[in-house]
Amino acid sequence: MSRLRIFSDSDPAAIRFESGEHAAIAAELGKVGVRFERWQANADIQPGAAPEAVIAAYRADIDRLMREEGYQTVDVVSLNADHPDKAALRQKFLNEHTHSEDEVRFFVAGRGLFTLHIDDQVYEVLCTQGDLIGVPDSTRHWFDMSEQPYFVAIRLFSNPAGWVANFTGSDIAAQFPRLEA
Ligand SMILES: CSCCC(=O)/C(O)=C/O
Ligand SMILES: [Fe+2]
Ligand code: NI
Repeated sequence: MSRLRIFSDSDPAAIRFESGEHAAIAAELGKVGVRFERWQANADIQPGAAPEAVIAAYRADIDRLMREEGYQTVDVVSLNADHPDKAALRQKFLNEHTHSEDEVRFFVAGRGLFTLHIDDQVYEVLCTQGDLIGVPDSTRHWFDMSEQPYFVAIRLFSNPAGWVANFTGSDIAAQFPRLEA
């Protein structure tokens, strides 16, 4: 089940809002310009599937977003707990960073925890199969896949160079919950 929890950035112990209901999550995230949609994830795709097959299964939705929002390129991140570089890959996304473009991710399978730092609030978004999240450019955030990752995500980029992160140097991510295995 997807879930949103909202904290103050100075008090990780106090949950100000919590919901597992998709409409409520989308409404709350919409207030701060974050897109949260449910797509049909009908294709039976598991980590390790060929990226071309993943993209082909969601071609119509991908084309719609590219047309509407001007995204230029698409790739697929696919990981399970057998991946030999899982610890390094987890670490890559764990510290607070921004991108100069929107972060648009669709979870074809599995789950991952996006945490967004917007003004003085922290939005922890557990994304699960069928969720599309669209985070505006320059939003501070981090991502946890847990010690035992299991997900397939389609990523859309406006920058043809793909994933480029600007790390803020803050240690805030270490103060907030990680994704349990
Ligand atoms: C769920 S896709 C992998 C994470 C990612 O692309 C990113 O930018 C995290 O901040
Ligand atoms: Fe990101
Ligand atoms: Ni990022």
